[in-house]
Amino acid sequence: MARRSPLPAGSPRALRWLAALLAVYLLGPIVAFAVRFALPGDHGFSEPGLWSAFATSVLSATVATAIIFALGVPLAWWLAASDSRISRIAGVLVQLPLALPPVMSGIVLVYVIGPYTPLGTLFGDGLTDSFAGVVIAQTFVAAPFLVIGARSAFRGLDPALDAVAASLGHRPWARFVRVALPAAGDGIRAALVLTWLRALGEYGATALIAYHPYTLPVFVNVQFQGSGLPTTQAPTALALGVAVVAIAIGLVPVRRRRAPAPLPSPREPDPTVASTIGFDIALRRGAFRLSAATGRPGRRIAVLGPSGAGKTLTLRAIAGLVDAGSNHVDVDGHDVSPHPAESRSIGYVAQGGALLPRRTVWQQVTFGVGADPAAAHWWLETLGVAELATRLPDELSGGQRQRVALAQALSRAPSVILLDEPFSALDGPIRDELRAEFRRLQRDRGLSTVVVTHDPEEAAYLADDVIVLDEGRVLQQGRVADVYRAPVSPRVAGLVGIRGVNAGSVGDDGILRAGSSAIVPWHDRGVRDRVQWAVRPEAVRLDPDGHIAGVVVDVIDLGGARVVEVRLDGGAVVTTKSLDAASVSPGDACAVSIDSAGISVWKAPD
Ligand SMILES: Nc1ncnc2c1ncn2[C@@H]1O[C@H](COP(=O)(O)OP(=O)(O)OP(=O)(O)O)[C@@H](O)[C@H]1O
Repeated sequence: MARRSPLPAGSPRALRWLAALLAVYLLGPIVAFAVRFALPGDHGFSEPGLWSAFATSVLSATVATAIIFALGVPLAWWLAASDSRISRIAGVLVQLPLALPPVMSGIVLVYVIGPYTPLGTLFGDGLTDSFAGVVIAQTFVAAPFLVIGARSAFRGLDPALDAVAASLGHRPWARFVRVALPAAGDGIRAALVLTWLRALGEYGATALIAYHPYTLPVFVNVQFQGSGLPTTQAPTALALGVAVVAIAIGLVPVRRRRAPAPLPSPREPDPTVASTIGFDIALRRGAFRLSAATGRPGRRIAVLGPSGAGKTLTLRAIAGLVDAGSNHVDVDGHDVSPHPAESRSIGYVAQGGALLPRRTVWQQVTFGVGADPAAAHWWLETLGVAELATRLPDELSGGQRQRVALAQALSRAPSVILLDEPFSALDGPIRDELRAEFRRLQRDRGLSTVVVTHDPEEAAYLADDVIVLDEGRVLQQGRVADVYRAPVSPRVAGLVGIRGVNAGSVGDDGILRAGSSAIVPWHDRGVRDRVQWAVRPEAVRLDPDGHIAGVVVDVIDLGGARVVEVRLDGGAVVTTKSLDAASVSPGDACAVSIDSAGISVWKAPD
């Protein structure tokens, strides 16, 4: 399959010329050498010491690369994962050997392993002028290539992968080996090739601390000084050949698909009795403070709020994926807070359905610790994705990914499942279909869920209780119907989907007025004087006998229903949505009636 470039096809002509110039500059000398090498003559292949220098270089570079891999990958992981001051300083320091001319790297190494140093004496001066010295020099000079490359590869990983793997029961070491390493594999492999080549070509530091045994670069220098250019052709050709092979090995694509294993017969898992979940979270992230709690434990909870409200942080804290702050989580009356994410039995479906790269759908759904393969197959079938079992994540649509992520979490039969904006990336019809399917699963399978969303309709669809969150604080919580019916503030009203807050007043006669319009009687609700109010579209009706006069501002025809925006006498704007809205046009005079049951009134801010 042809690789698609993220860049536009047509690039400016000047860029192409500049690119060509550098390419010619880089390739020119190699071509010139190849032409000279192709001519007949003595290239120096029979020079004594050539093959032993070649063997020393290949072997020492391989040993150095193995050492760098074993120590450098954990270092790169730490540098990528930690945000501490120490790790930032360390991140700069490990690059120093790159900046230092190699011969000076040799000089600083002499102070550690040279004769008369404690280490040098301990090893009987065997760390210089020896194979060990060659490896030490190469390791020092080449290590930054691996550390910097691997650190970038780790930093590029989706943090949700680690979170999902933890919620699937994998401990930190298993997550590092089974998730982070393979996911960063391409970047690490490329960095390893560079590292090996850098070690192979190392001259300055080696010449200073380990002139013997000869490596290929030292041998070339000796040949050049002793017998001139011609006999340096053989070692140069060897080094070039090896470099080409190493780069080619680095480019060979890793086999991405495993042969599909025969799937076990699907077996329906026993339906569970929905667990209850309650939480009380308080934490800080930079300048952001989060405080979110359930009033009482529930079985189907929605956390509703705008972008940046702290919804994802809340979910991650419930799952045990956030280590700071106080975090009390209670499942079925048991406090699970002391347990790490991997032993909380809380499933986590990340935003966008984070799936493990390079693993087939079947490998995804059986990845959880203790996942039941027969149940996994049943979930794949139930969610309509069983025929995709051999596909890889990048061969799935958004809806399919979401279903697979759900099947992955469900195959472990967790007590509670947390879903972060589960359907937000999907378009209308698929979102509606999946939402309906998920609601059916909640009902039929007794699933306990905490769903994060910014869509009030979705919250109502998938939850009995809602927590309305904004800027890290709970604005209101309770039964969905209660919160939606009586939002405690205009802000909550906006978040639960009630649009258009108007200014008004409630006089001693108990009538809610907006300018010159008397809206509805508002006797006994405890609000007086200056107020703010809003009304749900369902409670507003275009009604020739209505007592509130206004002018049509806008008409939106939705095919079936029509949304009509009306400016009432006195300036308040209300919206009506109904199937039978009379045929009206913007600018028409009209009359409306309003059902007080659909009105919310709040004291105006001072
Ligand atoms: N590691 C962090 N350091 C500093 N601030 C953070 C960190 N993680 C999150 N935040 C901040 O915490 C706030 C809440 O983030 P969170 O991801 O929970 O929002 P959200 O409600 O899920 O938003 P969205 O709907 O856009 O996903 C944001 O203002 C974010 O910038």
